[in-house]
Amino acid sequence: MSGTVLHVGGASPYDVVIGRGLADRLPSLLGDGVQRVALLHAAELGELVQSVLEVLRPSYDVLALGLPSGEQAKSADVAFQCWEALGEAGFTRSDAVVTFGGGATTDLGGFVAATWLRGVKVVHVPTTLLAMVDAAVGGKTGINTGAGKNLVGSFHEPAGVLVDLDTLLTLPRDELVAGMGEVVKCGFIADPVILDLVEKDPEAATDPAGPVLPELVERSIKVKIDVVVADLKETGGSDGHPGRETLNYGHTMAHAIERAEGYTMRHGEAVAIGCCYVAELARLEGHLDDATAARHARAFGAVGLPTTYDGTGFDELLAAMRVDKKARGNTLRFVVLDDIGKPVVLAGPSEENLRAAYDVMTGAGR
Ligand SMILES: NC(=O)c1ccc[n+]([C@@H]2O[C@H](COP(=O)([O-])OP(=O)(O)OC[C@H]3O[C@@H](n4cnc5c(N)ncnc54)[C@H](O)[C@@H]3O)[C@@H](O)[C@H]2O)c1
Ligand SMILES: O=C(O)C(=O)C[C@@H](O)[C@H](O)[C@H](O)COP(=O)(O)O
Ligand SMILES: [Zn+2]
Repeated sequence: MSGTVLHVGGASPYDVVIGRGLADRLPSLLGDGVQRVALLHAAELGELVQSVLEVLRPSYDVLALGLPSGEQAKSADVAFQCWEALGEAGFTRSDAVVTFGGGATTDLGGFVAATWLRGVKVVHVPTTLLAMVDAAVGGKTGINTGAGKNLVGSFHEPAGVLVDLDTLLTLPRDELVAGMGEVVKCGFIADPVILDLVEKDPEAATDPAGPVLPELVERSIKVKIDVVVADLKETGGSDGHPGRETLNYGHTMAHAIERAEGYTMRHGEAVAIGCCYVAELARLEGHLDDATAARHARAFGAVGLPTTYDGTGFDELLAAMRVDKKARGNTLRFVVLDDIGKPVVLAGPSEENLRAAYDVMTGAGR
């Protein structure tokens, strides 16, 4: 059988299958007993979706639902429309959802699967780099509310994940680069080989037809699997390790920026900026050495990701960071690094340092 299989252990184990031209593997990931499949796909992927429909239609009654583009899919309205469609089609607990698209599609589709009849089977088929290395694995699902990003959601693990690297061949370059935001994040939190590969040859690292990107995808998924297996529901690690919150590295500021930008900035771009921000904060708070903090802008910048941002005032971003899920009451909590691969929680940093790191982020501070 073609493809690499990474196993995700735990109470609801599943496989992540990685390779090229894998659509025909979908039925085996769906497993036995499924009669109806709701295919929730990014509407704009009309042609790519055909290959999945061709595999599904001979074996299942398929309800194909096209979702709005990108972040617009992650709303209560869209979830409601999906629930209504499942109801009309008589979806039962033995039926299943398949998602096909980027992280916005897998987040919304995962949420619909988690909530329909209090939870039905879902298989994710991620078609962006970001969704392959991050959103489709680990069971976090979510939609946005007026107050912020991913504030409503659940943990609902997929029955399988199908990473068909061929789908990256049609992905616009900016979207591929955005996905590198989460890849480089994985380098800093756990796997320095990722950083070496990206810095050595950024062109090769972002070539969807070459051999380096598949290695980066596999390494990043392994980082994610290791973290979620140890702490699926983000209750915390042992011995002071942040547990699943580690994967939130850079996200406190990233989500604040995304909200301030009305979700028009790509998530992976915001993550790159957010990681540079929190590296500077960690340096100011005495956690991270100068060289490793400076390496952040080099590594993210190497593949063309933004590393600075001056579009929103400090007070607005600080207010948005206060509704981050890692916050506890009035105390802001960040994941910072003591070194590459050594994440710790920083609780209640001084406002002086929060602001000084903001000044560096805007380009005004150094
Ligand atoms: N649940 C998690 O653990 C998790 C992890 C990381 C990110 N996320 C979420 O993922 C979302 C970002 O995901 P994203 O970066 O994939 O963005 P996205 O889902 O918005 O997709 C980006 C764009 O690419 C298009 N597209 C997708 N695949 C394509 C292909 N193969 N060819 C051509 N176009 C294609 C989409 O239709 C969309 O317009 C955010 O909402 C973020 O919060 C969730
Ligand atoms: O899987 C996780 O856990 C992550 O934190 C991965 C992040 O890259 C992802 O963006 C996630 O959706 C953010 O989580 P949130 O809990 O802050 O919404
Ligand atoms: Zn993310």
